[in-house]
Amino acid sequence: MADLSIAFFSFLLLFFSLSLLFFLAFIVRPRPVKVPIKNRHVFISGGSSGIGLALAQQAASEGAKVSILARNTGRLEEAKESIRLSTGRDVAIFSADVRDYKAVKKAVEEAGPIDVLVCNQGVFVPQELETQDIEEIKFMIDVNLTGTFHLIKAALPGMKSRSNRGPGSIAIMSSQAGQVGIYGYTAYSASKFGLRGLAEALQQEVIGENIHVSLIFPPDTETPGFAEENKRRPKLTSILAASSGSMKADEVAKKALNGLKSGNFIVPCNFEGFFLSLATSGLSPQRSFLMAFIEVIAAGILRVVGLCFQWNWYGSIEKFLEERK
Ligand SMILES: NC(=O)C1=CN([C@@H]2O[C@H](COP(=O)(O)OP(=O)(O)OC[C@H]3O[C@@H](n4cnc5c(N)ncnc54)[C@H](OP(=O)(O)O)[C@@H]3O)[C@@H](O)[C@H]2O)C=CC1
Ligand SMILES: CCCCCCCCCCCCCCCC(=O)[C@@H](N)CO
Repeated sequence: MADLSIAFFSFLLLFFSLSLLFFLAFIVRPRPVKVPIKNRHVFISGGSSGIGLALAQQAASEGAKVSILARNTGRLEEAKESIRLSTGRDVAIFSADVRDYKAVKKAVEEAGPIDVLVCNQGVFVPQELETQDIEEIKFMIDVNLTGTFHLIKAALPGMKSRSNRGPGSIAIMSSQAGQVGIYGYTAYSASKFGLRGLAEALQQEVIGENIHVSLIFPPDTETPGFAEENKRRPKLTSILAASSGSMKADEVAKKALNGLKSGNFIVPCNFEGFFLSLATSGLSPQRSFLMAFIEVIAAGILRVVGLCFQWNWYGSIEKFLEERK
């Protein structure tokens, strides 16, 4: 009798899982896609340092025609030289501030039609909102969010008229602080959460042009920018951010490149990031029916895990405030 009901229960479970899998395979949109980069034009903003430089290096070594954009000409030249030394390939460099739409447009037009646009530039000056200057808040929103609007708007006409018509990609560098709000990151998190809204809406607008959007979510990453950030990061910000391990720029670049080549909308970078992405999948598009299946099955329990993280974080905040008294 017991054997029979176990068999019956297993059958039901299997039947339920398979039906769900088939259903999801049928409905997931947009459809899976591969975005090749060999011999294609990859344009990377913030490509002179950290994650962007590592991305430029890896894309060049995979045979892409790479352009990089940043403000400082000296660092652009240095990046060009280091990529030439490590890959034997030449990258085109463009000096512009992403906050200046005209300058961005000029650079993008000079660079020629883009197949893969990587909006990676970003600034991060963590501080509690109450004491942070309004100028610094605007600085983060302008560079991280408005700057990304400028890049995409400048690049879209050229991307639409691509002669070969292969799949194109717009990859946007967010942060795990763009999936969950973290102490000390009010402006930074807001700029990065903003990118998600931009990306979700944009994907619907450009799917008809065979352009595919990816959003990349790195944890703390060892870069020149991060070294600067660490000089002034509030202690609590560091404590909470340590919930996710830190990575090297090369590792993040590899994840980012693989993610955009696979056409994934959400691109986590480490183990914690994978679960964070599942827990915050929301109404984002999902091309993989297997990932969609995991999202559905894991949703309830991950909400519990997420609440445990909040419990732990609020505990740290309480303890910190207690000690400061
Ligand atoms: N490092 C980390 O811990 C994490 C980083 N990220 C994100 O990854 C991205 C890259 O970060 P990371 O490599 O650490 O940063 P870096 O500070 O090392 O490099 C930033 C790059 O962006 C360029 N840049 C900055 N401001 C502008 C601007 N106004 N116009 C044009 N280019 C600009 C810089 O060049 P120049 O100054 O010459 O203009 C540089 O090339 C950012 O979007 C960041 O938010 C996400 C999660 C973690
Ligand atoms: C349910 C499962 C949860 C899994 C764990 C969640 C861990 C969240 C940690 C968030 C860390 C944010 C780091 C931002 C780094 C960054 O962007 C700055 N260095 C500036 O560049």
